[in-house]
Amino acid sequence: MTRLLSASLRSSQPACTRAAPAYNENNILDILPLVDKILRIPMLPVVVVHGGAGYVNKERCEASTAGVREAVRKGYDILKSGGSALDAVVETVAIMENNPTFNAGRGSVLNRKGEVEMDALIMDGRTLACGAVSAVKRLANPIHLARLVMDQTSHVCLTAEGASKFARAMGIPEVPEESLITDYARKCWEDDQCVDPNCVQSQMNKMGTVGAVAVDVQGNLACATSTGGMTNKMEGRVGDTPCIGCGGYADNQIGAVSVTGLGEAIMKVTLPRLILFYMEQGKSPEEASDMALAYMMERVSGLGGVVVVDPKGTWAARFNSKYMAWAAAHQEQLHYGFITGEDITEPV
Ligand SMILES: NC(=O)C[C@H](N)C(=O)O
Repeated sequence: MTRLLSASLRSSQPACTRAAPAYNENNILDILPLVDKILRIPMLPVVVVHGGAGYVNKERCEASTAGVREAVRKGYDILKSGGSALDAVVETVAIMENNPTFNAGRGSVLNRKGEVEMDALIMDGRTLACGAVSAVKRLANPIHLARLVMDQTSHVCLTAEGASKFARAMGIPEVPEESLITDYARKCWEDDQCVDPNCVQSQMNKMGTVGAVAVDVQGNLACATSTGGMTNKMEGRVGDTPCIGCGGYADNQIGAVSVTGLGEAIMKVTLPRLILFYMEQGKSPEEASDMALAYMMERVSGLGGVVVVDPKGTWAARFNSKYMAWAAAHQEQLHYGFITGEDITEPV
């Protein structure tokens, strides 16, 4: 990031120098908005996505990495053509919900009864409007329902049967339960004997929550997160994802965050809000994420991962789990990674 910023500062200098008339205080004031424009515009828009923190085998690693890259490209296209951060995060998350590799929408993990119950959240950093759904069944895209809760009701979260009734009223079709269940999710459910929620085998069965954060060209921020939760969760269990400040948070004045990992640990430390608190204290998205993840590990032994962006477009994708598929698009570059420290770059 720093390298890119200084590159953009360097490349913008000749244009400034050419445009600048002889030095005097008034002229400097005249060109300040121009300098501001030149320095800031290249940083926006930005979109960063994750495909869940945890542990998966090699084939799923490749599929997850391909999935986050496909999703982030779509989000970047929306933003580049002037679309809002809200539209970008909803569509990137919907793409990952439709991808059976991830634990969201089709591909969701199964609860103790062998059923799919999904949670989703969206938040608008401009107005702090938010919408969420929890324990919803038979929906292809819970994130679309979360958006409708935000846009069409005076509430923040609808759950279970009430959420389904609202979906029907909004004309969202139900899909057969079986269409959401993959062979992989069923096998993980059958195999899930592990008692320690942080052990590698347990992580392996529970990876794949999806999320996105974005800043659009207007400088508006948004976040979205969607999940099937944790394999073998109790019926009616609500995790971090649909809880504002736990599954994500967006505030134009500070930043936007979407998280993944052990929901019960994330909720105890309100991970996204903790990250934004550190950013308010002057930490960068990367520093704030690392501090908050370390705190979650120290206090409640929690593993997880986050994607974060600030209003200037500085972004981070950080995790303390073994793996997290993530991708970011900004300044026509696509970054992605899966293991700690990995940052592969290609043109968008
Ligand atoms: N894999 C995940 O991110 C699970 C999600 N945070 C939950 O606990 O429901």
